[in-house]
Amino acid sequence: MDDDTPTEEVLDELFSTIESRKAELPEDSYTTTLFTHEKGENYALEKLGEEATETILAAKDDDREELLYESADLVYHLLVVLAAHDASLEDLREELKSRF
Ligand SMILES: N=c1c2ncn([C@@H]3O[C@H](COP(=O)(O)OP(=O)(O)OP(=O)(O)O)[C@@H](O)[C@H]3O)c2ncn1[C@@H]1O[C@H](COP(=O)(O)O)[C@@H](O)[C@H]1O
Repeated sequence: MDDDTPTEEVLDELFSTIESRKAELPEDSYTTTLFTHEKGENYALEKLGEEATETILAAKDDDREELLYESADLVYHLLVVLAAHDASLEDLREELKSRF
């Protein structure tokens, strides 16, 4: 990911990186470990659940800094799970838009 990426493009850039990791499975990539773990998809799903719990605890503690940190972890792991199921960020946007 490029440091110069405008903040409004960060989610697209992140999702594009995740899709590239899924296609190429480079070594030394945390994302690759989520796609290839010996526990299968359960590993990524467990991480998603852990990050959700940590996000909830940060909100309960009214710890804004921790809430933002854990929310970023949560969104990243959610995007990995969406990519694993061939769902795109655009699919998510369309689902959200359909609720307007
Ligand atoms: N956004 C993320 C991202 N968010 C979280 N993580 C990883 O998710 C893991 C979270 O696990 P844990 O919660 O156990 O770790 P923790 O947050 O240190 O500890 P806690 O206090 O939360 O328990 C850590 O290893 C983080 O590094 C991420 N790993 C990668 N990315 C992005 O994905 C890109 C590709 O990364 P690689 O696949 O590693 O090249 C990177 O450039 C980043 O942009």
